[in-house]
Amino acid sequence: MVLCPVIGKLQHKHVVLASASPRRQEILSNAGLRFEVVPSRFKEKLHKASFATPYAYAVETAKQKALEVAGRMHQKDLRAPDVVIGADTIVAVGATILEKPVDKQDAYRMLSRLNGKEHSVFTGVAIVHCCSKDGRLDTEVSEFYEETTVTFSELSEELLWEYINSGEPMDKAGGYGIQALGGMLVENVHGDFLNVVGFPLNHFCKELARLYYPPRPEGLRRVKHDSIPAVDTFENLSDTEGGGSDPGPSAEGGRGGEEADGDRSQAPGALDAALNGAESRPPFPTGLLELMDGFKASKVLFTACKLKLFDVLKDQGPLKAVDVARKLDACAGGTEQLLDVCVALGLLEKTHRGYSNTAVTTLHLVSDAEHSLLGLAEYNDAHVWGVFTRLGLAVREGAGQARGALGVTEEEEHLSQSREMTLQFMRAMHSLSKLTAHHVATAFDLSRFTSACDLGGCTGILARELAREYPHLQVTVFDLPEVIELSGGFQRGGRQTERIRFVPGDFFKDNLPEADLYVLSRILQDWPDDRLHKLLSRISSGCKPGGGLLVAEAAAEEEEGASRSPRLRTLSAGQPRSPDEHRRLLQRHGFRDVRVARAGDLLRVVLGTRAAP
Ligand SMILES: Cc1cn([C@H]2C[C@H](O)[C@@H](COP(=O)(O)OP(=O)(O)OP(=O)(O)O)O2)c(=O)[nH]c1=O
Repeated sequence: MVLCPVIGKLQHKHVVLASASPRRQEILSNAGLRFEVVPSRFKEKLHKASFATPYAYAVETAKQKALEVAGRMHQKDLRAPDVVIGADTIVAVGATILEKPVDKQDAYRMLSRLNGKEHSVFTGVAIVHCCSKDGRLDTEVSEFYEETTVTFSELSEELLWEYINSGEPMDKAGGYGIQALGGMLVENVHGDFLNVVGFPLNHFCKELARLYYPPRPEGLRRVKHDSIPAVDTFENLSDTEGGGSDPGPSAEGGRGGEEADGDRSQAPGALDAALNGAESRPPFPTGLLELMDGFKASKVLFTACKLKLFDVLKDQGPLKAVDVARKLDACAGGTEQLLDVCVALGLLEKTHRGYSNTAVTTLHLVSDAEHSLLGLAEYNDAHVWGVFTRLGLAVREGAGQARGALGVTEEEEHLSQSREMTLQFMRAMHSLSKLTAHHVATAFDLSRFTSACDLGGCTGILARELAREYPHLQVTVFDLPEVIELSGGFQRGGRQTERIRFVPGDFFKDNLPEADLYVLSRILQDWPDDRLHKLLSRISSGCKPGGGLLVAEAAAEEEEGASRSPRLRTLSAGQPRSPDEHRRLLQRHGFRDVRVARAGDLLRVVLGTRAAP
């Protein structure tokens, strides 16, 4: 399934599920995996006492089930499938392992042991990569286990027998099926519900991510920028689960690692080559493929934002997919798919109770969150998305033509004058400024200034931060009349402080308000050179000697710690300037003692002092 990149890693492989369990088949096919079912003939007869822990037993049984199928298929066709998946679920009460009951009495014995108590359900999983070489079968085993704790209510004899007589316990570990009638026996579940049903899907996906996401070459680092959010989920998964560096099957870093075998010394990549039987084959282009899918991830994010999915989950989550669909007034199937992709992208969490927001989502994608980036998402979806569809044209016509190609079209120019578009733009700037304003305001000590004017100050976020940091500073927000008119809607509880005033005007035409310090935050880069020099010379003539000019711009990517987003912005705006270029620019307009500092991940701040003319 294209929408689920980790499962998609198995898309073009011949995958075999070595299990007769209908539950496992259902879980995996629901996750979009395509596979053949070949039930294992391995008899579950390993000597339990020889295992240090119950889960070690489950892992070994899972491995033997998968290896039996791989061996049998290879023997039959002299060809093995690419991947064989084996699993074994057991119930453990302390050190005692309960498998499937052999008869009703056995089921009664098991259920009585579980009655009114907590127990663990372990599923061991083995992912066996196979390769036929010179008629010989080579295998690499990756294995792990998942534990879920389940508590039974106090149940009467009568109820237990009624349950046993239903026939349900017989093909299930511990003698119950939590997903059906057995659910009535259960008071509490802690951990992955699907693990109890027979397959820990979440851990399986993490294991796949660990196996299939090697570090990408330097030149293909993930791109992070404002308009196409990075798909961090799978990087995170691989990072956290195993350092993200080893596509091989070592279980180190994951639970059950101590049970893993196989040659751990095998170098990353060597495994792939061996498995593919082609040492000369190039490394798998994971980074490239992720880039190709990047736009899909962005669109998923934008769509979820537009549907207000994160607001619904914030107020009412965790929710099941059907309930989310009802609240969004959307189709249940489509909603579930969207929810699952959001889980894969790290935007949501999924447990047996349903879907809920992650910490980052709660902080940044909920409408009323202090640091909500919803406005930015909305603007990127409604405007920047369309702009980037004209990238080819922009490249052909050259950067100078960017206003027509990667900039605004006539239709958009017209639209941009609309109130809705202005509001959309303001919401985006408001979102972003909330992230950056504090860094800009504190990059230098500005306490020597008594008045500041934020040119193009939009909704006044930076002004508010300046006023907060410098108790004696009077701040003017200067922006186009249509922006100032709408800015009131962004002020929570009035205009925050009496030291801030909003003045309408055009900084290319109107007199600039008087101030000791002029501020240009994320303004210069949007203008072609002639306009930029015009603006700077207007500021320079308005600025008294000793006054200051503070410029905040996107930091160039080459700088240590800088975000990569400015590099992408160059396609729709100018090239980010280096610190030296900034210095020269301010000096050219009569500012001296130009100092440069970093302001957070995104911006660089430059402060110059107006020299006497
Ligand atoms: C505890 C519990 C187990 N089970 C099932 C999952 C497994 O199918 C079964 C445990 O037996 P397993 O031996 O793990 O699996 P299986 O015999 O069904 O299939 P195969 O050996 O071919 O892989 O118990 C439930 O369906 N619900 C439950 O609540």
